[in-house]
Amino acid sequence: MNHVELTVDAPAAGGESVARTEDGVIFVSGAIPGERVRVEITQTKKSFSRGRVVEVCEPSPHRVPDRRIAWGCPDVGGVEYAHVTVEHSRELKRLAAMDQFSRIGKFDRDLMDRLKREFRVTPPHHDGEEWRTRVQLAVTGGRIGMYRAGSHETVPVTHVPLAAPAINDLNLHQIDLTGAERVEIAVGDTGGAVTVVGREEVAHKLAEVVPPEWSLMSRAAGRRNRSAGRTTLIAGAGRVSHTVRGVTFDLDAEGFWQVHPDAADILSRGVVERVRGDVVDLFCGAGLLAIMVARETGARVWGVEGSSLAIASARANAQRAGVEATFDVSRVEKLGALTDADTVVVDPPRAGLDPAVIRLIASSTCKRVVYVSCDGATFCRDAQRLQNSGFECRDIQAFDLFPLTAHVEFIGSFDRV
Ligand SMILES: C[S@@+](CC[C@H](N)C(=O)[O-])C[C@H]1O[C@@H](n2cnc3c(N)ncnc32)[C@H](O)[C@@H]1O
Repeated sequence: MNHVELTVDAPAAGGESVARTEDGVIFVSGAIPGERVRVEITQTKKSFSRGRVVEVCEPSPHRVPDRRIAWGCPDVGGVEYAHVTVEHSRELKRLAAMDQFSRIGKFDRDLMDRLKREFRVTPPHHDGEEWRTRVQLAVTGGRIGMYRAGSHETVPVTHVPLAAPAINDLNLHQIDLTGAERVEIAVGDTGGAVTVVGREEVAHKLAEVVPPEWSLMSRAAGRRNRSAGRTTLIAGAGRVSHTVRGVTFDLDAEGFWQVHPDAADILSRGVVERVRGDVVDLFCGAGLLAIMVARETGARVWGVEGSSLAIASARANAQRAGVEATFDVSRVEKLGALTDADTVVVDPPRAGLDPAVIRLIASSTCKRVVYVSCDGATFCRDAQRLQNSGFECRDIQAFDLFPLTAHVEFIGSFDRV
């Protein structure tokens, strides 16, 4: 393998650092901008290369011992800032986001100047390394495992990095899971749920380790459509619940909920602060944003979501919260038109908004869009499309709801001009 010594210049989205050398651009993993490092080149493409640090020659003052070593899983991916102080990881995420705003978002100078002064990646209320309430673990050689960094190869783990303590307390690494493809875990405010994807008899082996107030479920491998009703309940009701500012959300344990324990509170506050008048909530899941908006602003709300299980939960959650809200099942991009509203809230999956959704918003009566996003690149792409469709970006805030990983959660508001 080819090795080079270089100084890394700037953070890139995805947790790598960029080094500009005579031989072109190299994206380096495991480095911190400003450091002099020796890098093993792992991939060479036409316009750039990729590499990983094999030796740190001049370390950054922000470097800490790689946390994955203490966790016993030095190779796993998904903890891109394992070697950086958490404070500095937020500064690197801020710089990487600013780069995306100007390169992909193409925001005008005034907004970029304002973002340069104001934009921060804000910590959650309860900071720490044990925040992940939802995990999907691969099974490799009969043992729970995770992807090796930069690869699709799985490696067994005895500790699930960044997971909530209740997940590691299950000690799943001690169980032979031969016959399962993966294990999915969701932790609620009280209790949680474990789903074994694979042969049902493997799930029964977990009956002794899963606490009595938790649910245990089995789903055949290969059946990816979760709303097809193929999950077998072995114990419990298959539900988890989360309480946000006094409102309890009860949902199907396999359905979507925010991963960081503070995320539902932080994001719903951010949305409540930004909406004006009546609201359409697209990609509404179990109703978090729509219900908190209806309850705290008195707005009329209409939520749309592709999963019928999530919509059933949203309707029941709204009724329990005592708010009036309409919820419909539909793929958002298939809607013919949006109901009249002043604000459209969107919280799409990582892939962002289909161009048909941007057209739908542009042809609606809404004056404001509040965009919640867990992916900076698609957020910036869609911000540019919204700008081209008559909207102007007013503000962007980011929250470190995936600490020590390369991910950031954004909320932006856009007004029709
Ligand atoms: C990021 S989650 C947001 C959920 C909700 N806002 C919350 O905070 O709990 C995205 C949601 O979009 C739904 N979804 C994904 N693609 C969709 C589509 N094309 N049309 C409608 N809903 C979709 C998923 O089922 C998921 O519930």
